[in-house]
Amino acid sequence: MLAWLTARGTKRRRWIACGLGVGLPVLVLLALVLACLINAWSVSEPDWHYQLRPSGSGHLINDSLFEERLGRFQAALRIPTISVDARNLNESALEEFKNFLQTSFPRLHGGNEDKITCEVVSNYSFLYEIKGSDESLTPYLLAAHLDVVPVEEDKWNYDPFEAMKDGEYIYARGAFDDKHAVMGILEALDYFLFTKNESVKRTFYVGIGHDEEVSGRQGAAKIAEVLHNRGVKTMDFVLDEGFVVLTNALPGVQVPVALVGVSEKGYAEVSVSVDGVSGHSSMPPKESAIGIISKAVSRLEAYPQPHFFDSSSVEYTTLETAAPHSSFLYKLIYSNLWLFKNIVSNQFLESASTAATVRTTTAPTLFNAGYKINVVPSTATAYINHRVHPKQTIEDVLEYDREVIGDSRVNVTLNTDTYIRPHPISPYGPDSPQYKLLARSILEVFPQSFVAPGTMIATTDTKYYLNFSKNVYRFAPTFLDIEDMPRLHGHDERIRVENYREVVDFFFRLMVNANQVNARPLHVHARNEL
Ligand SMILES: CCCCCCCC/C=C\CCCCCCCC(=O)NCC(=O)O
Ligand SMILES: [Zn+2]
Ligand SMILES: [Zn+2]
Repeated sequence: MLAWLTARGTKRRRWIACGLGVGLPVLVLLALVLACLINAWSVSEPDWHYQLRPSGSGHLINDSLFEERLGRFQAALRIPTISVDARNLNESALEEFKNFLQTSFPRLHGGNEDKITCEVVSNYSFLYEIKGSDESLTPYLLAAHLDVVPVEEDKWNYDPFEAMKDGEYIYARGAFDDKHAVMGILEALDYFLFTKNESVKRTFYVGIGHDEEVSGRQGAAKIAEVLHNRGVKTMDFVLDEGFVVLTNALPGVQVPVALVGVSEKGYAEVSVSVDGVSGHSSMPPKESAIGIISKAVSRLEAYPQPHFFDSSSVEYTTLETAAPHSSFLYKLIYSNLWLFKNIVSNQFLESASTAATVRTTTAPTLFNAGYKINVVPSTATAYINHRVHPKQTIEDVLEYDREVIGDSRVNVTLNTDTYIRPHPISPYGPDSPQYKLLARSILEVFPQSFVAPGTMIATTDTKYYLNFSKNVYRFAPTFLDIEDMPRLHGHDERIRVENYREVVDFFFRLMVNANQVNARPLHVHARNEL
């Protein structure tokens, strides 16, 4: 054929050859564009997700006690349960918080042992057991933590422990992370057991840790031990803090996405240090220990760890799930990730929050060097906090660090005591009843959102509960606009007042739904019934 076309011949043959040379690639390109457009036009919310959407809306707890609940929440926020490090907790605040919970929810803390028991663990953490009537059903666990990170008080526009309500928001340390969950779960539990008088079939547990922000070793780790010693070996699912209902987080998506953490990045503390020469600051060496480590840290920031985004990444599914809820341009991109994955990956690297989902992050957080202005110190150490992407081993990460630093004088050392490997991926999608239960409860309270899986970028207490279940989820029913991200662990942390109502509703719905064993899901309707 080729010989026929290229052989010297008639003008017509040359035209055909030329036409095929140009025309074929154009045809292929047109077919490709058409295929992408068809994918984008035909993308729609999967039936299983659609069917979980409620047919009605409105708040689910319709009693007149919201103001009272809000007052209790504010009272909880006023107690400064700050964790600085594992040996520096605010014990008097923790004691106060313990008394506060016991007096705020008397029905949960005694006198109703036929329904609920509460054990105080390691002095300040709480483990509640709500006994179900059907012992054949696997229990589940709801987790939260009552400690908060410290504040830079002078940087706040509001007193971080006053819990000021400005009409729309409540401002306080812990409003978002994580006292809304502590109080929301207990409010829902009290309502579920004593106002609605629900008869509990499936046993469940509530574990509230008091030191999550500094490792969780006294709180959640001990709660897990108590459960284990009681003979609890398996949980149907575990739900702890994590991702949230996000707005403006995914490019091209205007609809809020309720992101459920189905896995969690690893956690590594790495020291970068040098042992050099000390001396008089009037005759400094060419390269001081401080200079060497500064250069090393600067290179680690300039050459970040590699990024990963392909069809085996959870984030790939996040975006495929987002496709039906996107603008047309992004429908085109998210429904054709096989073609656009590199563009998407590069776009993700542009913002700190999305970049954190596709790579191991490198955060220099502490720097120790020097002790006197006219002494050149012989040592300097910087501490790097890595959050390890599931596609990398810690060995890969350290090797990359050493290569980037490229200086044999610099020691890169992992703190093996605190290292936590990335968590396994919990099932998600239509084949997971536990994920669907969660999705259904989310959609009942946030019907305007869609539910998608993600890899949690920060750590949670779930690391201590992994042995209990393969269904471990990290989700808090709070709204967060991407612009508000710096408020987490930052200044002017806040939660919308109406959102707190949704928090209580969500935990109540979850308790109701998890109790409907083998029942048909509520409100299921076929697409064409609407
Ligand atoms: C493809 C997905 C894009 C997602 C963009 C990421 C948005 C991040 C949203 C919410 C994060 C909320 C984290 C709050 C939990 C913090 C837990 C914590 O502080 N743990 C301690 C620690 O990690 O040090
Ligand atoms: Zn937290
Ligand atoms: Zn936190």
